[in-house]
Amino acid sequence: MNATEYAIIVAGGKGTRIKSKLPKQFLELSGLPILMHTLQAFYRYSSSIKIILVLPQDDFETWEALCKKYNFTQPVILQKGGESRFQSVKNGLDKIEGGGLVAIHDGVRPLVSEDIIGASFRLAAVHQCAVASVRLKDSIRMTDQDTTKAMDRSKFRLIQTPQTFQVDLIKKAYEVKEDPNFTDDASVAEFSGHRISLFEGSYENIKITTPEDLVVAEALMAK
Ligand SMILES: Nc1ccn([C@@H]2O[C@H](COP(=O)(O)OP(=O)(O)OP(=O)(O)O)[C@@H](O)[C@H]2O)c(=O)n1
Ligand SMILES: C[C@](O)(CO)[C@H](O)COP(=O)(O)O
Repeated sequence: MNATEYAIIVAGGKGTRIKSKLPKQFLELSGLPILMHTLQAFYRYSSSIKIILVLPQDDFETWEALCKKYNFTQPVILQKGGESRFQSVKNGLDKIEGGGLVAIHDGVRPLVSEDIIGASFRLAAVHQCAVASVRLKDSIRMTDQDTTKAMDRSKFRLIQTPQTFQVDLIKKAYEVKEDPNFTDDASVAEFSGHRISLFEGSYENIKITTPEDLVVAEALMAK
């Protein structure tokens, strides 16, 4: 029997770097809020996936209003966000009762494909964990105040989401005390001693972080 598949879509952030009044997850891209594109990608992958949507509690009403406005009826389990991404993921994990696999994904990566989501679940079923990543296209240098040093870029990867794990493994890992070095879920799992398996993500799976990302995402969606 296949494992139950969950997705935690974290959209509990404030979007300070994009400098928009409306939280960036609600900004419209190609006629639909960013977050709805993201949720649709997961439902395109599987209509039976159980989705936990993490939002700031103050934004629940805004979300309900947007669902009405855009006639968005796909079911989600709502959960309140926390002060940090770590806390938001932890709250999302609290909503999972059984075992299975969980894909943790940024609500503001709306260009994730069904293929990437599918690969993350397939690989996590084998390796317990699967993290999307891409190779560097640019050269990379390490800086140390006055000096810089060329590095071998083939040794580095840029890390994306989804980051998919066995539920029990990632729940246990998130029992740790929060640390500023935990920038993603892989770093939390690694701290608990787990080996992190990477797979090929996509250059199109961008995170909407700063204003120019909106222009790029709009262009990619129009392709
Ligand atoms: N307290 C938080 C902070 C972040 N996130 C989510 O984590 C993802 C990646 O975070 P980031 O892009 O940094 O989003 P923000 O924190 O909203 O942006 P900024 O850092 O610019 O304020 C986003 O989908 C964001 O909503 C979250 O669920 N809860
Ligand atoms: C989880 C993440 O998207 C992987 O690239 C990233 O680490 C989030 O970082 P941010 O500082 O919250 O933008």
